[in-house]
Amino acid sequence: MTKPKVLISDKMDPNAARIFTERGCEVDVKTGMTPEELKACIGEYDGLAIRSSTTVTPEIIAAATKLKVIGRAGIGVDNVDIPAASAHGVVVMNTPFGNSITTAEHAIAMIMALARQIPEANARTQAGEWPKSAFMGVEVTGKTLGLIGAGNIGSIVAARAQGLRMKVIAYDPFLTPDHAVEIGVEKVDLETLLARADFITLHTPLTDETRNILSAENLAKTKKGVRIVNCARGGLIDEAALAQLLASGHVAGAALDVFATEPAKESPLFGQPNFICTPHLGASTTEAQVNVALQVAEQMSDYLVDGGVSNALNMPSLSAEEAPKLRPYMALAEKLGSLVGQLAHGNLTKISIEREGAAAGLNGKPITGAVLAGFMRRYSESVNMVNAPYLAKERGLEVSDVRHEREGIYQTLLRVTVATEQGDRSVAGTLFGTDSPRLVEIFGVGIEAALEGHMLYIVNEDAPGFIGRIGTLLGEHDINIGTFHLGRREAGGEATLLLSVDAPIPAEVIKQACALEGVKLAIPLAF
Ligand SMILES: NC(=O)c1ccc[n+]([C@@H]2O[C@H](COP(=O)([O-])OP(=O)(O)OC[C@H]3O[C@@H](n4cnc5c(N)ncnc54)[C@H](O)[C@@H]3O)[C@@H](O)[C@H]2O)c1
Ligand SMILES: O=C(O)[C@H](O)COP(=O)(O)O
Repeated sequence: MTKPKVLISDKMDPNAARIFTERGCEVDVKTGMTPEELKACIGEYDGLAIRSSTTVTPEIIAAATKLKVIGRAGIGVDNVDIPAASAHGVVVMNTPFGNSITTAEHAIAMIMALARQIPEANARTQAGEWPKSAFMGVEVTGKTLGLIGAGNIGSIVAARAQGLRMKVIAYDPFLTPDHAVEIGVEKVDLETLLARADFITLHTPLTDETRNILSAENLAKTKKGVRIVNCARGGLIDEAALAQLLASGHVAGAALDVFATEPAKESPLFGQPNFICTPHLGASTTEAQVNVALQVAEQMSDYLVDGGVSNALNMPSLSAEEAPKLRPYMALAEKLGSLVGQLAHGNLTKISIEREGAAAGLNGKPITGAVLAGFMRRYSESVNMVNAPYLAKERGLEVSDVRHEREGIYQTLLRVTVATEQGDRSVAGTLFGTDSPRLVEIFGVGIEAALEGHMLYIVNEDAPGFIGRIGTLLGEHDINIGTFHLGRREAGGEATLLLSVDAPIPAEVIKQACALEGVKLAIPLAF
C-alpha cells in the first residue's frame, strides 16, 4: 500500500514530522512557499499541515487533487476556505486547546505591560535616559476587565485576571448564565462592557458578527482611560479609529498581537503613545508549539491511516478506536445509500436512516454521512463523506437518523428510505459476521445479496421460464453471471431478481432485457 503523503508548509515543531513518519506517512517540509509554488506542488499530497502563514484558497484546493485533510496546528482557521474544502471533500481540522494557555498568558502579559508601560520604559532606559519621572503606571488590582469572547482562551484569561484581583465582566452571546457563574464572570451586554471596563481584551474568532466589533462608534463608547488588548484576530478593531483615540488620550493604551493585514509592516498605530505590539506571537511558546505539532500530526495520521476523525470543522468526529468498528457499517451504509440513489427516480427530497439492533448503539453521524455519500453519487461522482452532507443541504434534502430500541430478526440492521412521488421506498442491510455488508431487503422484498461490482436489478412477473430467458440473453452477449438472487412477496405476483455480472452491461442489452416477456423494470447498478 502506498504511504499517505503529507506537506508541512509552515514553520512547525519537528515533533510533527516525527509523528507523521512514525505513523506511516511520507512527509515533506517546505516553508515560505509563494501561493503559486504551493499550487504547483499541492497535487502530490494527501495531507497539508499548516499554521497561520499558509492561506488555503479555493484555487489551492482546486489544484489539490489528492488532498484528503488540512490540519491547522493551532486554533484559527480563517486562513482556510472551509466551504471550498468541504465542497472538495477535504476534512479541515484544528487543535482547539493546544495553545490556549499560552495565548491567555500573552494577553495577561499585554495587560501588565500596558499598565506599567514596560516596553517603552525598557527602551528608554537602555537608551541611557533613566526616565524615572516619565512613567506613572496603574494597578490592575480592583480594576474591571472586560472580556469580549469568553470561550477557551477568554475563560483562562478570566481565571488569571481573578488571581490578579481584577473584577471580570464578559460579553459573549453564547455564554450561558451557568457557565458565567462557573468561571466567575459577570455576563453583560456590549454597551455595559464598553462603559464599565478599565481594560478590554478580545477573545472571539473573526466572523461577520465580530468583524470591527470595536468600531469607531463602539470605541467612542469606552470609558476614558481604557486600555485595550487584542490577542485574537486582526479585523476585530478599527485600527485607524484606535490610533486617533490613542493620540487624543481617550484610550490610555493598546496592545495588539494581531493586525487586520499581516505581516503588518506599517500601521496608523505604529508610534502612537502607549501602543505596544507583537508580531502574532500569541501561540509562540515552546510548550504550545510542541502541543499543537504533536496533536495535529496525530489527528491527521489518524485520519489518513485509520479513518479516525477528531476536531474536524466540517465533519462529525469518529475516534480512532471507533473507526474500525464503524468501518463495515459505513461500507454497508454507503452501499445502501448508493442502491437507493440508483433505483429511486424523480425529485427526492427526504431520506431517512433507521438503525436497529447493534447498529442502534453506534455513533450515527458517520453512518448518516456514509449513506449520503452513496446516495449523492447519483448527482456527482466526486462525493465523499465530507462533502455529501453539504451537497445534500444545497439540494434541500431533508435527512433524518432514527434509532430503534426494538429487536428485529437481524442482530443489526440499517434501513434507508427515500420519499418518492410513488411513496416511500426503502432498502435494508445487515452485517454477516462482524464485517460483511449484505443487502436483506429491497423495496419491501426480502432478498439477500452482497452489493458489489456490476449488477442488474430486474422486476418481473413471477412466472415459469423467465430465468431461462434472462440467462440466455446475457449468455448471447457473452456476459458472465457471478451471483444470482431471487425474491418475491408472494407466488405468482411480482418477483425481484438481482444478479452480479463480471463486466458492465451495455445499454443495448438492458434495452433487450426490458423487452423480455414478463419484465417490468431492468436497471443496471454499479458499486
Ligand atoms: N494570537 C494568537 O496567536 C492566537 C492564538 C490562539 C488563538 N487565537 C485566536 O483567539 C480567538 C479565541 O480563541 P478560543 O480558543 O478562545 O476560541 P473559542 O471558540 O473557544 O472562543 C471564542 C468565543 O467567542 C465567542 N463569540 C463568538 N461570536 C461572538 C460575538 N459576536 N461576540 C462575542 N463573543 C463571541 C464564542 O461564543 C466563544 O465563546 C480565536 O480567534 C483564535 O483564532 C489567537
Ligand atoms: O489561531 C491560532 O492558533 C493562533 O493565531 C496562532 O497562530 P500561529 O500558529 O500562526 O502562531
